[in-house]
Amino acid sequence: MQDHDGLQYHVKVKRGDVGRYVLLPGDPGRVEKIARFLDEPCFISSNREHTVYTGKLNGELVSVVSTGMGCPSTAIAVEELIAVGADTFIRVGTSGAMQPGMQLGDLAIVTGAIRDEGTTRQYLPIEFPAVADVTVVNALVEAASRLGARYFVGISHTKDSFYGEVEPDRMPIAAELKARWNAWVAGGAICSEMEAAAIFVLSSIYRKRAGGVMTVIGSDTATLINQKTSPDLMIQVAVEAIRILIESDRRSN
Ligand SMILES: O=P(O)(O)O[C@H]1O[C@H](CO)[C@@H](O)[C@H]1O
Ligand SMILES: O=c1cc[nH]c(=O)[nH]1
Repeated sequence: MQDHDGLQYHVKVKRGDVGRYVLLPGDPGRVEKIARFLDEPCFISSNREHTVYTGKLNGELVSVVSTGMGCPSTAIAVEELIAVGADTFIRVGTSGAMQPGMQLGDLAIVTGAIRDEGTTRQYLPIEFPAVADVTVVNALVEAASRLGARYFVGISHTKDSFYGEVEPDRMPIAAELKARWNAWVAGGAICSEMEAAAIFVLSSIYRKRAGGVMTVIGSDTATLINQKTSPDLMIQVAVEAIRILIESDRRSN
């Protein structure tokens, strides 16, 4: 949906402002930091939770766009980015650890997401899985291996309530929240965050590609407050994965 200036209504971009490859952090404050990893980064727009920079990798336009926290604003960003030509998305964010053996700073490369949120139910019935694109997942795994990162590959838990995850005992439905969390862990989920399901479901509907890499920073209040992880390795892995995809897309065109 365009405004009177021909810009997308929320993200404030038009065709040509963004590349087909887009990195999607939640936090607007992380956009400029990620853009510094691109060649010739330029500020494009900032409106509400959406900040946009565009630069280049291997000569190809690549953008960084913040989604804000949660699936509602993420779905808006993905809709509007697709409307102006984006077709490949990598979420770069923070997440809570869900499996034993995970250490703070480890990377979670996600293959799919549990749809424990409301937004994607307004697109498709809950039986439809939120699944990442296999070429994007493979590029992230290859990038993480090249850069020597410690990483896990698996399913993310996408939820609406941050505090329902990190302080479940405060909630009137604490027993239900904890039982469901234990079920996700038993099923093998590796990390918990708030946006991947929307990115994956919308990418399926519109036949686009998406994946995600997230730094694990803890999943309880005390650990989160004290953690001192850096996002740099995650950003480098995401950038290297985009380079891998650009080269493979060029070979197949
Ligand atoms: O670090 P980002 O990308 O914002 O991701 C995580 O951090 C926020 C919660 O603190 C949520 O958006 C969650 O998904
Ligand atoms: O535990 C965490 C950490 C970051 N983001 C989340 O949503 N949960």
